[in-house]
Amino acid sequence: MIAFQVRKSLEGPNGLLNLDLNIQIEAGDLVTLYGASGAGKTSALRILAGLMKANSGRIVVDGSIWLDTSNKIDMKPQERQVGFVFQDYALFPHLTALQNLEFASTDSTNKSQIAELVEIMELEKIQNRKPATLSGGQRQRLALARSIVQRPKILLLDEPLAALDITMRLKIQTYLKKVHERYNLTTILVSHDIGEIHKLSNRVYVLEEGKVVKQGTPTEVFFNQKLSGKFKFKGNVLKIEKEDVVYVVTVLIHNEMVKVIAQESEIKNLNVGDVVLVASKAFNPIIQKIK
Ligand SMILES: Nc1ncnc2c1ncn2[C@@H]1O[C@H](COP(=O)(O)OP(=O)(O)OP(=O)(O)O)[C@@H](O)[C@H]1O
Repeated sequence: MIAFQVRKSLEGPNGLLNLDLNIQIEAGDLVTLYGASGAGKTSALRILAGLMKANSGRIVVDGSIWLDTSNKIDMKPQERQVGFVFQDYALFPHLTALQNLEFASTDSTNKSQIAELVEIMELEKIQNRKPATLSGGQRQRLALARSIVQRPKILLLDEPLAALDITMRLKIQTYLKKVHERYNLTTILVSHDIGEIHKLSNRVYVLEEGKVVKQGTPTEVFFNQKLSGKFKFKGNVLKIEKEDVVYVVTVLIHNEMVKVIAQESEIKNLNVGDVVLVASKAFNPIIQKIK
């Protein structure tokens, strides 16, 4: 179990931002931090990994104290068993993709796991290349593979799949879920993708201005949300396709085709030809039938 109670003053988008979190995460959970840009999600992960100092707080992981500011305990980042994938990947530039994985692996028995990850993340063709020569998506997949090879206690994923196309994203989500279960990881994901959150996580914390304003299962948090947002367009449904556990609805808005990820509950009464409202909720387009 992770007991995470921290305070940190940050420079928020609108002045001082007081990050103030008190979260308990059960071992084996896969939880998501969700919220607008600048809400403090990345900072929370960085404090947990020991890469950012909290002003005050206490972090206890499986009974071991990682941080206790009142007793001046602050475990070094390298001693915290954390695997992380941040937006900047942090790969070793002088090592090839394969060497990056080998370097991160904890023991020699990991050879078959490396081979498995290379195959699943589709890194075969680029395994002998260095990070600078890879595309953003390839670097992201490599960074994700590397974090898993480290066999961490806690896996921290800061929008790890954001740069990938939908097919690769769905494939890696499935694999991530499998890896999370197989290695009994506790995973904290930052994601704006509601489909991804539904698929992967069992609990969601919604952050606003550094504080948790809502928490629950993905269904509790995202169901029955009132439509609000920066854009709202009417369109016609052209196609509804099943992609793994979510649906992709193609909507014609004026002369543009827009693809919207939807849950089974959202497409239940939806048919090709229906007029729908496509609106933004946080960063995600969502869809609602009008007639
Ligand atoms: N070391 C720091 N000191 C002070 N303020 C910081 C520091 N690092 C980040 N911030 C600020 O804290 C705020 C929260 O940043 P953070 O990256 O945690 O947000 P986020 O919710 O992850 O956003 P995004 O979704 O855009 O990644 C931002 O306004 C950022 O500029």
